[in-house]
Amino acid sequence: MAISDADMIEAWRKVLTLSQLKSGEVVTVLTGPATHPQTLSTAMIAARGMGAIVNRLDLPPVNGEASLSRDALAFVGDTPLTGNPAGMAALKASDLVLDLMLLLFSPEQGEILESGTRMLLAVEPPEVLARLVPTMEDKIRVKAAAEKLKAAKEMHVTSAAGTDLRCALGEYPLLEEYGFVDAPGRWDHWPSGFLATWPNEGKSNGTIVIDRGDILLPQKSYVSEKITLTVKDGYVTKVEGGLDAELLQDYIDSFKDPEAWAISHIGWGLQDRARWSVLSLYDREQTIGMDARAFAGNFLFSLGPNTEAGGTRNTPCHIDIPLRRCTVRLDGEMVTRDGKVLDQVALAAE
Ligand SMILES: O=c1ccc(O)c[nH]1
Repeated sequence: MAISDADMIEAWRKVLTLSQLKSGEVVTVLTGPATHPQTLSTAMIAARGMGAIVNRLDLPPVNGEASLSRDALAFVGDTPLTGNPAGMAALKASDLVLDLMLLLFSPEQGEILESGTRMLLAVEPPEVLARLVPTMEDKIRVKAAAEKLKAAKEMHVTSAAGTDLRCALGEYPLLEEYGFVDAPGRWDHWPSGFLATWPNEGKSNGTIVIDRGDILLPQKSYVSEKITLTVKDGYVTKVEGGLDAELLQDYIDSFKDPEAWAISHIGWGLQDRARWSVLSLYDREQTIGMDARAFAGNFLFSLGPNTEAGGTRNTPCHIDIPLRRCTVRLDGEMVTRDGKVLDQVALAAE
């Protein structure tokens, strides 16, 4: 269902307020050809209405001839800012960048954040943004779970379907996504509500079963028959299954890049307002599938780059795979059981 400009402006005002936007700060809205016009116009009205100095940096797209998908998350790394000092200068000189284009997993994003600029990614359709406006409770829930993940040395993921994966932890930072950017140099994604980290290099081993109903992104598909991944020393070494498995294998093989098979971020969904079934209601090119990445209780793992975490594995191929009905243990302690979050906030409040 469409959302009114008035309601979208109010949604932006809430998110910009949570992001500590102050009058006189410089906001640059980063756009491309896929930017939704209502998201753009309401962002600029809301920021201006809060007294910000508002710029827009509109950049032509790149990699259209290289990517097999039009999903902005399907082909990452190089962006229109690669080798673009003028664009970089504008964004590094801004207090807040509203990324309506998608810079995720690019070295340029890291460079802009290091300058102290805050960056908020927002590329989902306006009605999805409005439905999943972040709240302080989202932050509290993610931060409570982060306390556990920060201290953990091992993540062990199991499921009745046959997943049994062990990942050593500690080399990489956490990815805390709660939907607003309330500190200098912070990146976040609206909408979100999940927690992740990256396994230590070469230290993921076991089996991952992508069961019927689990989701492949950017394929935007609900798997209809099991895919079994064998994971050895941080890489997927074998893919077994039926048509879904063949499609996944063919897609990743198209990158001709061994790093595309590496385990990337691993974590779990904490957003009670996101739902597993939403992806089935959208045309696949109308959404990047954030309900699927954030629904509470999923085990979200991914394949491909770890530049986001300061790693050196830079591959354009990025696959996000949220699984249902998994049990995630940190050093033996459950944080989800059979796809349900054990409430960290309640535990933390004890
Ligand atoms: O918000 C995001 C989106 C995709 C991803 O792989 C990580 N975080």
